[in-house]
Amino acid sequence: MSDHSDQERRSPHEPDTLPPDIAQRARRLLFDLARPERTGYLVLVVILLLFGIGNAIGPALIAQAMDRGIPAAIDGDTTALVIPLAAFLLVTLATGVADFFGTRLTGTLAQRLMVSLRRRLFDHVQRLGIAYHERSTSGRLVSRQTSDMENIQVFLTGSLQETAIGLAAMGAIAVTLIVMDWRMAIVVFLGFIPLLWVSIVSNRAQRRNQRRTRTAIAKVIVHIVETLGGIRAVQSFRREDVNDRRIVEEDREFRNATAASLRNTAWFAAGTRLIGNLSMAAVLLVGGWLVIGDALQVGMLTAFLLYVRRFYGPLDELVQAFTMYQSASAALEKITAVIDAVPEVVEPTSPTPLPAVRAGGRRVEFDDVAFSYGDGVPVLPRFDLEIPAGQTVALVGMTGAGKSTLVKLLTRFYDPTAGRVLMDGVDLREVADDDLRRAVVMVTQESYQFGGSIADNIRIGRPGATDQQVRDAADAVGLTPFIRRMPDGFDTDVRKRGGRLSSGQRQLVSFARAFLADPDVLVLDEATAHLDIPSERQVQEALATVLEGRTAVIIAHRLSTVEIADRVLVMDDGRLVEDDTPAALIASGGRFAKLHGAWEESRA
Ligand SMILES: Nc1ncnc2c1ncn2[C@@H]1O[C@H](COP(=O)(O)OP(=O)(O)OP(=O)(O)O)[C@@H](O)[C@H]1O
Repeated sequence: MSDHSDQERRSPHEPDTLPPDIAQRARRLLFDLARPERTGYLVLVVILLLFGIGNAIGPALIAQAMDRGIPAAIDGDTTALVIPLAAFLLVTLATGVADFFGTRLTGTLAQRLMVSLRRRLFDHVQRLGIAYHERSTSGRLVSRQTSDMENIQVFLTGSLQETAIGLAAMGAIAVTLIVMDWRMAIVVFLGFIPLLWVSIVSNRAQRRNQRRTRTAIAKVIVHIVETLGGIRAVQSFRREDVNDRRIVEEDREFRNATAASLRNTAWFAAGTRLIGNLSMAAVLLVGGWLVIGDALQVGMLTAFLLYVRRFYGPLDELVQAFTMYQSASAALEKITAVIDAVPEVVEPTSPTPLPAVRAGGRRVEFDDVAFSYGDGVPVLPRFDLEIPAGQTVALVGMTGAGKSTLVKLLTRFYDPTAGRVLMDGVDLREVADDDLRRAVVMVTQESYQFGGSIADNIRIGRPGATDQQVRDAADAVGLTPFIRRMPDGFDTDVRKRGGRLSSGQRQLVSFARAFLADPDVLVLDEATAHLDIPSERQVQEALATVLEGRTAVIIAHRLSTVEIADRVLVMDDGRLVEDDTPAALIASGGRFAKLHGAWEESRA
């Protein structure tokens, strides 16, 4: 457990550094994902064994046909020739069938493994705490789910079957060689020593190369995702050329890493082929010598030559598969690091139910709370705060004062470093996630719109809501007149990021969503965008409707919002420096009064 949180703390800050035991963790993950399909894997092993045996029997039958069948046939007895030949045909046919079913089954198992891995990763990424997402770039997570996934897919569906079949054939042939003639077997296996050496050296280098390649391509993807995500800023500040130069750099690193990997593959391929051919020559030399000395028959020598071919033959494919395997395992390691990360905010195992809500929302308390982000710098020094049920509190203060941090504790995106946040007396750490999400809803600044219709976007507030309830919510916040003017009314597609909606309309959709969700506590990070006067009035009216009958904390950027609050909290450098009704604070002539004065002036 502490192991896991270590991992989460480490990975976002040093995203390219993986823990030393990552290879074992990746293997454990793979076994875990494969477990439900164990019968399939067992059948596959049997098929592969049959395939291997088929491969091993073939040359032995040929030896028999040559050494016994042909001399017997010359003497007039063809049976000794026909039987091994018929058996050879049968074995070839059976091997073909095993090959077919093996390939199909490997493909199916690989696809299922991919689907479970993808699902596990996506599910996990969604559930990882806001803390993780705030530290990790989304590009990196996109790269885990695209290019890394693809690498695993390429290996599993393309090369795994070659590898399995190749290894099965090699294993069965090795056993047969020993049984048939141990002297010749030793000659064949001698080639194994340099082969093992080449494999180990190349494996180490390739592992490094592939990790480097995965990191390099992740950087390219991060850059692309960032550029597209901030395309408006990119174009406004003419960042195109800078971005071009950066991507050229990143591509160069990717190219160098790939080139190193290719060099290694070439070296490994040439080495293994050379060893295969030398083994063939050695078998011919020793075998020929034994044949001359009458210690071996020509048929057996032919069989041995065929075995060497069949033994070293799959190596070509294994070399290819080996590179893909290295690439896939580097990708799997990166994915494992994400899947192994444990959210810092954990759901309680035996949650405390919240008491029944009274009309007017819930009481919120910050009891001796202090908070710092992972870096340990205190953002909120110890403080106490009580918000009675039904109160609307406006949080104001300079940028960086800690307003968003305070509401992140209330929504339990983070847990306080010290003290407790309570809702109707229950520590938020004791509340089940579902109860908490039902009780507290946060409307964010960006008023994020998902793909789909306007109705879909409102319904996010309460997924089971009827069309009538969705329409009522839109009515309540004054959104209906806008929707009527849209081409398909409630069914209008909001397109990417609400491209068809103005910022004011997006806020109203968010309000409708919150209205439909009907939380006990509403947290609102008000958009800073300046709205024109009619829109501002509209948003203000909608806000008043949404706030009714619940507790609310609003990060207020607009004077009009502060005016409808029951209470204003002024924050400065993480501290609550003023706390009273708007009127009292204006009268006291403190910070808020100054801020208010400046607002008034800007409106004049
Ligand atoms: N995820 C984070 N990790 C580390 N530090 C953070 C993180 N988020 C905010 N901070 C720091 O915490 C302090 C308070 O930030 P916060 O976002 O709460 O301020 P704010 O009052 O909401 O500002 P604004 O009005 O500009 O949104 C700032 O110094 C900020 O740099």
